[in-house]
Amino acid sequence: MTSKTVLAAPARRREAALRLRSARLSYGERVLWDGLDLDIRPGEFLAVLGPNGSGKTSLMRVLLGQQQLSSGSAEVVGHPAGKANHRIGYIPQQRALDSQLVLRGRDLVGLGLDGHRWGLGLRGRAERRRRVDRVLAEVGATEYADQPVGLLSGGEQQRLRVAQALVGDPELLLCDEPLLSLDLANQRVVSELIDARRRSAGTAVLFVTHEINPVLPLVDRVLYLVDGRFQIGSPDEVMTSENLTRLYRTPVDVLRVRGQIVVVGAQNSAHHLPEGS
Ligand SMILES: Nc1ncnc2c1ncn2[C@@H]1O[C@H](COP(=O)(O)OP(=O)(O)OP(=O)(O)O)[C@@H](O)[C@H]1O
Repeated sequence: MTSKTVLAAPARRREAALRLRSARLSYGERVLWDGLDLDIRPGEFLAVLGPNGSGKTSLMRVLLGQQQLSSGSAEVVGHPAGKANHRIGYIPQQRALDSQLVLRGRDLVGLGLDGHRWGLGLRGRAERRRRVDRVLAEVGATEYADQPVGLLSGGEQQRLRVAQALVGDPELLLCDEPLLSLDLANQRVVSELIDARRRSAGTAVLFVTHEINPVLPLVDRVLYLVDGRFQIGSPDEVMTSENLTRLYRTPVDVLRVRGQIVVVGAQNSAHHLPEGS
């Protein structure tokens, strides 16, 4: 038997980027989710799917400490939710910025460093600039970084939002439908930027989306929320006719067509139809 020298892997963080235990969120009588146990490990890509109103954005608000759980616990990198927001990067939904907005691209990105300790003094300013320049290059936005953001295209603006979320070197990236209203080429650019960072830096990604196909090759696990019920697992485990029929409580067919997942019938879920229909 030959003996091989096994080189020690570089020290990696073992701590979960996010940990939910028995988490419940309800508004009055309405339970969005209950008994939710979830760990996201460093570098993992979790897609959060579900119809309108199923509690996807509320989950992000819980992690940011903007919404209290009804019961259970939520931690971000070992701290109670809300106490580690400087370790979270947040990419909001794609919305066109006001065309009158004179803020430059690099200033928008710099806002992502607010609350970080190197914000003050001459050395702090140099460090901020170095970090902003580095992330602008990473997302390919250097060229237009000094232009007013209001004049940039939707795809260019979204690259800057990604840069803003990444500039503080977050351990958890929260993405709220970041591909919405982007064309296919820009959807690809933005998802590849996110993927590159999680591979190079072990950033965990929680990605809320209505449409899994643009990110399907990147997804490790899916959290599928429907009307108070949920399931967690790999896309192959969760995205089946049987599972979605159970979650939606109405017949749903999941088809695989040319590597894409097509869900038929979910839009007619009990949640959206009047009683008895
Ligand atoms: N503070 C609140 N008080 C009462 N109800 C709320 C509150 N915040 C959200 N809701 C309700 O909870 C439900 C879930 O909202 P949430 O925004 O989390 O859903 P979502 O899955 O992100 O939906 P969408 O896909 O439409 O963005 C909605 O019906 C919403 O009206």
